[in-house]
Amino acid sequence: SVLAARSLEVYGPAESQQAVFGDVRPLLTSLLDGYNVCIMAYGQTGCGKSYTMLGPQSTGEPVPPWEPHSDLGVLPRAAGELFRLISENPSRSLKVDVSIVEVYNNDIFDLLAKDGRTAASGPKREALTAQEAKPEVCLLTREPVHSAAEFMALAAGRLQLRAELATSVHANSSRSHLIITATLTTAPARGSPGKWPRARRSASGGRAWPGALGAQRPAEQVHAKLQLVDLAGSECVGVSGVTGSALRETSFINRSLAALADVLGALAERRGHVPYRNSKLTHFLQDVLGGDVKLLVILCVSPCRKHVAETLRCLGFGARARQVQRGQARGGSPAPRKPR
Ligand SMILES: Nc1ncnc2c1ncn2[C@@H]1O[C@H](COP(=O)(O)OP(=O)(O)OP(=O)(O)O)[C@@H](O)[C@H]1O
Repeated sequence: SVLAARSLEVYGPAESQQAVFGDVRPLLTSLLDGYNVCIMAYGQTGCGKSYTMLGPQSTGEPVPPWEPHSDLGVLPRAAGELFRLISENPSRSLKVDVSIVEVYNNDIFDLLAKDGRTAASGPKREALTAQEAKPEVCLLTREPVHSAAEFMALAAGRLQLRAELATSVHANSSRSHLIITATLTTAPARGSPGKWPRARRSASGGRAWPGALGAQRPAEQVHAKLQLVDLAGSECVGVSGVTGSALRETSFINRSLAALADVLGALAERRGHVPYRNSKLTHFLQDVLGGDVKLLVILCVSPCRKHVAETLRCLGFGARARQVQRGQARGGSPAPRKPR
């Protein structure tokens, strides 16, 4: 079941990143309480999704999040809040593992498994749910991090691998969906049998665990997952002026966003069949969207009149996401975990 935020906040162009994070912060407390949390940014290309989620793409020294004018995005602030909350209660011994995945042209790429190569040249991954994960099929790298600084250093290095392109709407347009997952685990229960006793090393030196997002490391208990999703921008081909392989990318992006809207629509209407498998993006998100999750959707829209059609489409997506209510999701989803 998706426990969707029913409240609606609207932020103007002059609003600070700190104010936006004010809406996100309570979800970190929920995460520590054992809820899965998914925060996704959706909207037209060039409208500020990556800025909101990650912060500006500047090379200068970032202003720390506690400064009121800091322009750091949701990711570094969430990482800081996560480790602050963990440090408040050390007796729980929560550990944090991070995975970073890019969905590009309907293929899944593990950004932590690469050695400095660009998107689409690295190893592909299969989207497997917790129920169907098989050790021989999928290895998704999960790196342990012990502080917000470690989390950010890992992310900053790997996000440079993300596929980008200059379009006539946006000079650094992301051509992929980015999904950063922080998995919180608790120490193994005494005497619990390990199905996969030893972690394998990935190409980047990180640990590679069988299965996708939902696959649990053997003897450890997954407490909750935080998923930060920076979706590729929805795009009107006539406006962005893309052709050739970029046009192909755009078509994959628009199709996967339509599939995501369909999944939210099916969840909202509590349909018997939720079409997770219509795209790799939705299949990959199935474990979280199909389970107990607190979902926050950030819609980024343009104030320009010429983009009004995209803006309305974006608001339509948000309206659909808001209709997803607390309750049992049926059909094709894994057994929901009880929130603790
Ligand atoms: N609130 C803001 N304040 C200042 N600059 C912003 C803000 N939002 C976005 N920008 C700037 O606008 C540009 C486009 O933003 P961004 O890259 O976040 O768009 P996007 O929606 O992720 O685009 P795409 O989907 O094409 O990747 C960037 O240069 C970014 O720094």
